[in-house]
Amino acid sequence: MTDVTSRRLQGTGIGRGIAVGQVLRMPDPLPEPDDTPSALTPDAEKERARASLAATAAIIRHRGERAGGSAKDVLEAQAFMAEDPTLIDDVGERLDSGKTAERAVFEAFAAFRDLLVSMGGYMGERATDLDDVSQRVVAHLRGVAAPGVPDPDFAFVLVARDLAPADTALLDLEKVLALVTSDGGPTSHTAILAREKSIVAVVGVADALDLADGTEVIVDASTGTVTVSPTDDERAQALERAEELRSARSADTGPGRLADGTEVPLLANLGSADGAEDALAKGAEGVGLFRTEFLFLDSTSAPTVDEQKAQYVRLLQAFAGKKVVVRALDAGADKPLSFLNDAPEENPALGLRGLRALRANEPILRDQLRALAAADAETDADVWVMAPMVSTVEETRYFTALARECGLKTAGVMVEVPSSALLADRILADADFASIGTNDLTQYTLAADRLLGSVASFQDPWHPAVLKLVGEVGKAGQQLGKPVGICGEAAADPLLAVVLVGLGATTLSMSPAALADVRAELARFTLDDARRFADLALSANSAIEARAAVTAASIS
Ligand SMILES: C=C(OP(=O)(O)O)C(=O)O
Ligand SMILES: [Mg+2]
Repeated sequence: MTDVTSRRLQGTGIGRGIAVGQVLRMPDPLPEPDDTPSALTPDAEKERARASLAATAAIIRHRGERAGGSAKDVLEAQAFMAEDPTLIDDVGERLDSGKTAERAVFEAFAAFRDLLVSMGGYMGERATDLDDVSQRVVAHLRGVAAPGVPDPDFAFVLVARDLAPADTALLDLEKVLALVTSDGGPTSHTAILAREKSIVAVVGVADALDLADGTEVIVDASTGTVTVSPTDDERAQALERAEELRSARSADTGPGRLADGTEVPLLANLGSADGAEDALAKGAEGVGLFRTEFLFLDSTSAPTVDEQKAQYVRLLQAFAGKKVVVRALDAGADKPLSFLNDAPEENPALGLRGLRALRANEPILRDQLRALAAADAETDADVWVMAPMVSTVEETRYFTALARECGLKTAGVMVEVPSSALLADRILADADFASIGTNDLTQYTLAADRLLGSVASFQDPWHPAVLKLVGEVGKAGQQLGKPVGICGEAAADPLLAVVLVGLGATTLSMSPAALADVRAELARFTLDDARRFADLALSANSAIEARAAVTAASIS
């Protein structure tokens, strides 16, 4: 039996899914252990350290056995770290000098970590694993929950402040029924990865961290609500809706087109070739945004040409005969790549990111373009390449010339900064195509950090100012006969997708999970309808008014 009344928390839903389950909170990272002398003898501390290192190795190994596949190898390697004799000796020496086990483990792992980082390459990339093991041993010593995504034996709703991209990428989708975060807006990378992996998610829920472990919740992305301690009726309805959604999704997978037959190819946003099969099964007609930086988020040194080529070949082979738009590495702000931009910046979203960071490291950009051209030469997909965060005509010329020099035929730019949208006619005179990144375009138009929960309400691509800029690019594309795609999350909002077509978008790219809903919505309206909706949205005063006006028109 459950309560007769439930409580609702409001956030921003990602997609339209719904899930029911019990909450598990992601523990916060542990603070650095104090360096105060131990009250125990070194031998007693050695025994504590030995027991926690052994227990941590056993827990990690057990997780690996349960996970199987490539995760098993990764976790086995982590278990070995907790058993490494050199490390254990180092811990022992620090204990002999009177430190606590917590501090000695922390220091010994940190010293080993620094050594690995200085070695660079593959070894350097293991530094994060070492940090994880260190935190787990210290947590065991303190008798508190280990940091990172919890890994219980049952399915749960993960509640966190926010997730690092690597945490989201490694989520076990069998276990994580839904994701609720207190921070992050609808276009944060947590949201994007949640969409990509079809995880039911509600982000920016202010009180999320007050939810206690074990509380039952309904997470409804279509309304952006988290219902705490649902009634029996609420639970039954939610489970029924979840079932309906599952069956609707497996229905139509044909090409995207409006009711009058106007073709609007529906493409996939992908972060690795692993998602290719699923995207094709969901009817993706190609790839509209391949986020190459997602392949190398954990790398401490730039990937080699061969390493990159192998990844690109995998993707291009999967999409033989289809269009694949590959974005050059987009580093900075929400996607730090230490090998491209390591400098601390006061305002990273306005700093050396996107094409700016690539240009400051031109050899890395050249390697990437060469790797892509080599992969293109060996495969049969129609490869397009584009630069992220382009803000001037001069940058457009720089990138398209370099891409062509490296052997790529079709080179374009992302329009994510208002300056590029306003000068779209000049940008498109040089670029073969434009792809509008509505996530960043919204962030920069409304001056609202896309990662900040407190300004998430500004981060709404329905805002008429954002749509006006999209319309500028659409007009320039039509005049010059150049394609204009949309690859931000706006394309995954079914009704907004219709508006974007009305504003001149020729293709829409989104996480594969959103394809079915967008395809169904496009089929309900003609191009004239779409243009009428676009006019309605443009003449509104706010995002809320624009959405309401178009919603009303779409059901009348
Ligand atoms: C597609 C976009 O790029 P990303 O979300 O990867 O910054 C965008 O900004 O809309
Ligand atoms: Mg962007």
